[in-house]
Amino acid sequence: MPNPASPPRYILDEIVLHKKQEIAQMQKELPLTFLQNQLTTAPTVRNFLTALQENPSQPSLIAEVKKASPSRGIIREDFDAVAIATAYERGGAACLSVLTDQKFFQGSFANLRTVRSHVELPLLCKEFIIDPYQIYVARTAGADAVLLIAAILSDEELQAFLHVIHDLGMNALVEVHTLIELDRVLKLENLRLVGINNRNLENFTLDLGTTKQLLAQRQQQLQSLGITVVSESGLYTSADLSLVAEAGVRAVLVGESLVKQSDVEQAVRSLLRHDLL
Ligand SMILES: O=P(O)(O)OC[C@@H](O)[C@@H](O)c1c[nH]c2ccccc12
Repeated sequence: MPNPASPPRYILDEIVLHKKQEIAQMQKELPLTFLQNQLTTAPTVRNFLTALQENPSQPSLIAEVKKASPSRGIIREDFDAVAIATAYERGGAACLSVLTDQKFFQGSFANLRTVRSHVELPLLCKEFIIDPYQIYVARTAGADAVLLIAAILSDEELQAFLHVIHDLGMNALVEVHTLIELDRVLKLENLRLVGINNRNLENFTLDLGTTKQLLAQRQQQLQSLGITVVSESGLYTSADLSLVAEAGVRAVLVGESLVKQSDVEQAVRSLLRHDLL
């Protein structure tokens, strides 16, 4: 029996449905051939993956520029994408993630562009990618990496989109939430970076145990394939970071707990415990 309190896939389906209309509209305004012509003048690609591997002594931080979410509503009223991004950079983040979905997260490609022109760190485009067209939009706006969510893509789409991302010189962060999804993505060719989302995108429940459980079952395989693992969502304290680092992740993706603090730079330092050094 479906649980009426958490209708399965409801939000994800709604996001994907809306995304299709959005893409159709964007393609009218900015045809793919136009974007392809712009590639030569797009900002140079920075290496997202190597930035995550630089400091082996602690998990690297991907700090997320996030104004709102369907589960939390508005996270920060006086939201200034550039102020937050530059504070993340000063605080010691390795990379940034910029939400570009407008309707559900109040993000934008304009934010991605302006963040690109104000920080040096590699940038992840945090989007619900369902069409390769969006990958070109991300690259021309200055993305260095793109998120692919296994829950909304077929195996064939994942493989094809991964190729497009790599052909454009970027990295793909392939996100999973279940062992079934992890096993699907482990079959992909050229997989380098996997994200384990602690949040269930269908009903928004959070469980840090997700990272632990999936790694306990597939750590060896991930390691032998040389795949870098990122734990995503619901991480608030340096104790949370230690927990997922012990489980075997190389990096963490954190949004809400940093964005909502009045001193974002200090929040990054204390999350990374740089304030104690
Ligand atoms: O704000 P949090 O709980 O620290 O989470 C950040 C990030 O993991 C989350 O925004 C996220 C992870 N995967 C996603 C996919 C789509 C939209 C958002 C997300």
